Amino acid sequence: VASIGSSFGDRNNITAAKIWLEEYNTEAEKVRPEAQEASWTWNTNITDYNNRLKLEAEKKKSEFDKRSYNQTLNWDWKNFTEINAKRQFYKIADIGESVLPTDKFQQITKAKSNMQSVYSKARVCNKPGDQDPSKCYPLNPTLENIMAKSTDWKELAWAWEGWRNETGRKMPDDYEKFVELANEAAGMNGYTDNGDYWRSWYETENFEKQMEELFIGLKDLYKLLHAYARKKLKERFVGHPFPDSGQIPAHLLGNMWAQSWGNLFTLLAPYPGKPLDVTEMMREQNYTTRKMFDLSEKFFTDLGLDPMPPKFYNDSMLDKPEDGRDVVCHASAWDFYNRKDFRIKQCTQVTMDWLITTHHEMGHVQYFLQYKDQPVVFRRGANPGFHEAIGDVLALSVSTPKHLKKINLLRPNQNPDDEELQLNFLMNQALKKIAFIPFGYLIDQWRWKVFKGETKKDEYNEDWWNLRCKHQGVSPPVQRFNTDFDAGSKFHVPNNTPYIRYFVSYVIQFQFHKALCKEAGHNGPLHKCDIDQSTEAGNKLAAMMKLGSSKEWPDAMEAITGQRKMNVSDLIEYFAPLEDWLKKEVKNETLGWDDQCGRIWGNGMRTKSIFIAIYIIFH
Ligand SMILES: CC(=O)N[C@@H](CC(=O)O)C(=O)NC[C@H](CC1(C(=O)N[C@@H](Cc2ccc(O)cc2)C(=O)O)CCCC1)C(=O)O
Ligand SMILES: [Zn+2]
Repeated sequence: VASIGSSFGDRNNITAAKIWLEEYNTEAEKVRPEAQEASWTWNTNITDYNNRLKLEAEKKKSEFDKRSYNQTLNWDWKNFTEINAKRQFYKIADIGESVLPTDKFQQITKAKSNMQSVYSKARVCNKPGDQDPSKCYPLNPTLENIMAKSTDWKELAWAWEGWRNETGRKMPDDYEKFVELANEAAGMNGYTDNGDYWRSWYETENFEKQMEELFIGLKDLYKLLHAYARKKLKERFVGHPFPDSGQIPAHLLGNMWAQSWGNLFTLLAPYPGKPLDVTEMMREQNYTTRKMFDLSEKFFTDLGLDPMPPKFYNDSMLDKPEDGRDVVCHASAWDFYNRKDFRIKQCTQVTMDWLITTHHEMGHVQYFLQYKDQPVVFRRGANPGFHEAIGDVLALSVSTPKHLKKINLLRPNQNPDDEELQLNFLMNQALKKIAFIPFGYLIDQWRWKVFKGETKKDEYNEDWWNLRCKHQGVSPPVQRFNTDFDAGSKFHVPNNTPYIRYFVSYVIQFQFHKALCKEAGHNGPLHKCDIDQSTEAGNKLAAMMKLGSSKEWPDAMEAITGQRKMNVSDLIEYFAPLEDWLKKEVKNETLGWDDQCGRIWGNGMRTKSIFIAIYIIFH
């Protein structure tokens, strides 16, 4: 292959270049599936043996990437006039961490594997009230269920602190090593640091500024929901200390990271007498995991989108294995880049949340299917936020009372057009979509500063809580120290998965929803729209997905919405009826909170050893 370039000698011979691109794709469709298969094997059976195979396959892929990069140097591709070929070369040359020399590449993959293994194997023991203190519990399903259902402050604090002790606290050294090597790779690829590299995928001038403007546009809505939740939680936990600086203790919001407050629905529903208890309905109807996937797949195919390939159900891992092996339970969707193998791995539970997650993962696979005939390097989202939005857009229709009625997941005596039920539905949506906004924003605000070198290892935790206290308005329920590393307790940090993509997705999914609802001929409030069975809407979505990352994302945005910018106006329109209701509910509340968490909470950033030293001296 290398000979093609040099034999023509002409660095601008586009015909020869295209032949080389074909060769690249053929080889990439062999190398990438092998790497994915090895990664899949480890993710579905975490053993040292499988880890070695995974590292070996990643090494082989990185060598292929290095070779390919070197061959791109045979061409003056930056001056090609054919945009498609030029864009393929640009992406082939962008090899990320593979640019590192083999020994450093092994080090960074080792550091990442260590952290992923710690996170996936973590268990928490000494549960309050347990006879046997050596009994230990995993995040999925036990700790997640406690965070979702418990109203016992102590039990919630045990799960919250225990999870952070068993994950983040064990990672700072590996994380520091990862940051150092990721930055070195980014530098070798011409970026200022790894955050600069990650942001480059959006191909957007002053991307950080744009994200900040979107976030500012949503702050008032978040403050209303925060004030309402704080008011009701103070009633539920009367007598327990809420910081006078206005934050909500982070373990009370129904989720290990306070990123989604949907589990507080029974506490926060405007009309508690009109529940949306889809989980109970699913259980009463003996829903299985497979039935959840069939339901989701039917929504896609009724829009005229593609069904799952036959192999999909055989090869996927849709339930947590019961043979005791360690797996990465965190849900994920896999493209094997051979146009044949597509899988989902998740530890499904029969709940409404998991029905939504199933649509989210199926959205990824639908995107894989729609762009599978693109050149390998174009088999990605228009930008990473697009990939995160597909499943959620469909879920916006599936979640409506109207659709739930259609699929018999609304109580028979409930009328989907009942305005009080509709307000309960909007609250339920707000507890997932509005509550998420600051969290989706702050994770990469923290990481970008770490990659810039503005946050050193001994400031990791202080800077994390500065952002959590300032942007999310939550505070730690127990004292935090620099020896803690709470960012590491969130999957995406040890797993090195960028996160701003979810913030982008939560904004653009409402733009897509608005546009597809119009296409589907919907009239009336946006939150009542269900695009189910609209092949017009399906065709628009498919046309956008088929582009993959072959065009810059404003072209893809235009293909659906007719305009080229991200904006929050459709999200705000969707929640308008609830915003009015919230304003009345919190009119006697102080909206917002101090930038810093109160003195009692989170300011004790001294290392634990000083405390222990003082204790020893005075006793
Ligand atoms: C091989 C590979 O890694 N593939 C990628 C896909 C790709 O890049 O092709 C992938 O599968 N990533 C996993 C990740 C899983 C989930 C997640 O992490 N979600 C965020 C935020 C959120 C939460 C609720 C929600 O409704 C939407 C987003 C969180 O849980 O914090 C967990 C359940 C939902 C999505 C995902 O699917 O995005
Ligand atoms: Zn996703």
